[in-house]
This record gives sequence, structure tokens and C-alpha cells, in this order.
Amino acid sequence: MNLHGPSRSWQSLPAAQQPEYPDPQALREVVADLASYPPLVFAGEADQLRTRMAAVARGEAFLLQGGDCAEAFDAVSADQIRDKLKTLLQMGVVLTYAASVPVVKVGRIAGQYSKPRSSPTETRDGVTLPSYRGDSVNGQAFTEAARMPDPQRLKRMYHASASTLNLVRAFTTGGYADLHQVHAWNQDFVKSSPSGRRYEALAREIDNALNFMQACGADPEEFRTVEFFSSHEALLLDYESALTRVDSRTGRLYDVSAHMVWIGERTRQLGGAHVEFASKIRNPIGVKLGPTTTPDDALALLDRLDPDREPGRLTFVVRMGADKVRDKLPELVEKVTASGAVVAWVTDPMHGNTFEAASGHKTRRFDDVLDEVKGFFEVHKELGTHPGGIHVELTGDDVTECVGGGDEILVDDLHHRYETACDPRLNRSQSLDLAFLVAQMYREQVRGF
Ligand SMILES: O=C[C@H](O)[C@H](O)COP(=O)(O)O
Ligand SMILES: C=C(OP(=O)(O)O)C(=O)O
Ligand SMILES: [Mn+2]
Repeated sequence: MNLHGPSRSWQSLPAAQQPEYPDPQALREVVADLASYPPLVFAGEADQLRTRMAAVARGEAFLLQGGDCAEAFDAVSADQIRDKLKTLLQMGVVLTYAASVPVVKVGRIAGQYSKPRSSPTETRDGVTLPSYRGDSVNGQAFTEAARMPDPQRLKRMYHASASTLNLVRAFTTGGYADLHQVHAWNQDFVKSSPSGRRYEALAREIDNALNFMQACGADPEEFRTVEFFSSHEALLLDYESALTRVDSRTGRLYDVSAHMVWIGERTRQLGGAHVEFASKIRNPIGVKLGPTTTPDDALALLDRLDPDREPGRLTFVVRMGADKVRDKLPELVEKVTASGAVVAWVTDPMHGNTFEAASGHKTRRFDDVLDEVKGFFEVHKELGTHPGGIHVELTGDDVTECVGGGDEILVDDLHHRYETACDPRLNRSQSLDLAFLVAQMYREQVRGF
């Protein structure tokens, strides 16, 4: 990697969770090619998201961040991208309208192809192979050939991300996301699900409100487009480094693979390459905080990643588990707040609530997810701080991966449509249920009506 501009200091530090490529020369060639590819996002857009996240941190907006645990190359289709986006847009509308708060919409999309794993290997029937680490690294099939890390997959990740982002941009700016389309997004859903029917009632209210505003002289053009940002875990540093470029406007480094990137629970070591990398780029940054995080860990991350105490720069994505969030979160929030920092606090109610069902499926209970969100809101209410948003794993498809929800999925249903490449996702109905419940919590606890 050639060193243009500021130093790439992270490249000499230990990086956890990286694939072991059999042919380092092949990797170098791929990285050199990637470094010559055009950016996927413009640095100015990342700045815009930082401004939006500053509003979240100050308590003036709410973050909705969601998408697959792991995107898959064979799911880069118009229908799947549209349905995911549609789900996020519907959730965004529910939250905006029912909680009366501006919603910053960020997809786990167009780059979420790489997975950290609890174990580097997987054993089935006495055979041990490298774990699946996401489509950017290896294949899901349990064969030696598929599980061998292949650097060519980094290029496929770039192209899959580019075509996904292209379609997302077309939908969000080309008329599909027009607020006047609130009913159209729900058409295929309205009769088949309780949350679809509930949404339809809300969409009618929005219609009335739009008609009222237009009658008052508001410009309908204002509602034609939606601001939507991309994000993923910055896990594979070969890829992220190749897409980290000097911004010609400012001379600063930006990771132009996405608007926002985050550091996962397994790679947030203070002396590690991921934290160093994130400290050097200007994008808004997220860091996952699991139940073992101490206040000193949080303060050290704050000093490394947000030394200037710039609202919008740093988001702490808390994923403690429903049974721990009420115990563990308060002292983190207290100490960080006392330090004078204005960070965005966001709940990821998924990753602390995963368990294996008797059938062997990795799953989550909708009620645990909801309970962790409730705990997160309770802690912030108690401390007078802002519950800034939710970070969830979801899909627009009617999968059966998480149990519970208004259109209840039972443990015995999991096998019907269990399609995730990694962690269990909320389906569309469960996602909408969650949006309604979170909107109600926000309205009651933050807005006070
Ligand atoms: O989001 C991803 C998973 O939580 C992470 O990859 C770990 O999963 P594992 O415990 O199945 O390895
Ligand atoms: C791996 C993930 O989360 P965490 O780092 O919080 O475990 C994830 O977001 O998919
Ligand atoms: Mn996950």
C-alpha cells in the first residue's frame, strides 16, 4: 500500500479477526487494485452524517440503523434491496410520526459482508474447517475449498456494495421514498399482518397531515426524497485501508467505503489496529460496547476516538443483553457524561440476546430484544441523558429467524424460512412491531406525552 498523505499507522499494529490468506502476493495485488477504484461515498456525505449524528448526540434526533447481520453476494437483487429499504423506510416513518422526532436513517448495507467469529474454526462430524467469516472472506458451504479465504472476494465485496448503494440512492432520491408513497410501501403487507394493518392506519394519518400541510402552502417537493446513509463494521483492514483516501478538500483521511463505520465488540482493543484506524479517519464512528466494558474502557475509547469532544463523531452502540443493561450501562453513561463528552448512545438489542434453540438454530426472542430497549430507555431516563437510537439486524423478507412478535413465530417455526448467513434477523413484521413499540417508549419517556 503506498503512503499518500497522513500516515497509515494502524498497519503496523496487531489486527484481530483477520483472515489468513494462503497467498499473500495475491492479496497485495487485490489491495493495489482496490486502491485504484473510485470511492463509494463522497467525504462530504460522511461530514453530513456526522452533523446528523451530532443532533442525535444532543438529543434532537433519533438514529435508526439496521440491516442484515451479514449481507450475502447472492442476495444483491433488486427485490431484496428494495424490501430491506422499504422496511427501514416504514420503520423510519413510524418513528418520525409516532415519536415526533427527526430520524437519521442508516443501513447496515452496501458493505456489511465481513464477520468476526467467536471461534476461528468450526467442527462438524469430526471435520474441522475455518469458520465462515462473511462473503468478503470465504464461502458458507462446509467444504475445504469454500472455507479457504480468497482475496478476490474483496473485489466482489466492492462491486456488490457499489451496485447496492447505486440502487439505494436511486430509490431514495428518485421518487420511491417519496412520503406520498407511504401506502405503496405497505401494499403487499397490509392484509397479511397485524403490524401491516397498524401501519396502514398511521399512513392514513400521514396522508391527512400531508394534505393539511400542502393546503397551508408547504412545498410537496420537500417530501420527495429521503436522506439515507450506508454503514458496516470496519473489520477487514486490508479492504478498509484500500478505500481510505485523502479528501482533496481538507487533506484528511476518509474511509470512502461507507458513510459510517463501526468497530465491533471483538476488535475494540485499545492497542489494536481497528481503534488506531478509526482514530485516523474523519467518518462518524461507532463502537460496540458489550457487558464486559468498564467505564475506564469507555473513557479510553473516547480519548482515542473523540479527543476533540466533537458531537457526532462518536457513537457508543451498547449491546449488553436484556439481563445486564440496567446494571452495566448507568456507570458508563455517568462517567462518559461527566467527562464532558457529547456522544450518541444507541442500543443494539440483538447481540447480547442470542441463544441456540433445541433445533440448533441461533435465535433471539423478540421480548428480550424489546426488554433490552426498555432497559436502555430506563437508564437514560434515570440519568437525564438521551436514548439516541436503535441498531438492529433485520431483513425485508418474511424469514423465521427470531421468535415472538405480534405475528408470532414459535421455536418450532424456525426451520420454515431460516436464511441468515450469520445471526438471526427480525423479519419485516417484527421490525415494524419494534418500531411502534420504540416510538411509544420515546413519546412517553422522552417527549413526555
Ligand atoms: O454478528 C455476528 C455474530 O454475533 C458474530 O459473528 C459471532 O458469531 P458466532 O458466535 O456464531 O461466531
Ligand atoms: C458482530 C456484530 O456485533 P458485535 O460486534 O456487537 O458482536 C454485529 O453487529 O454483527
Ligand atoms: Mn450480528
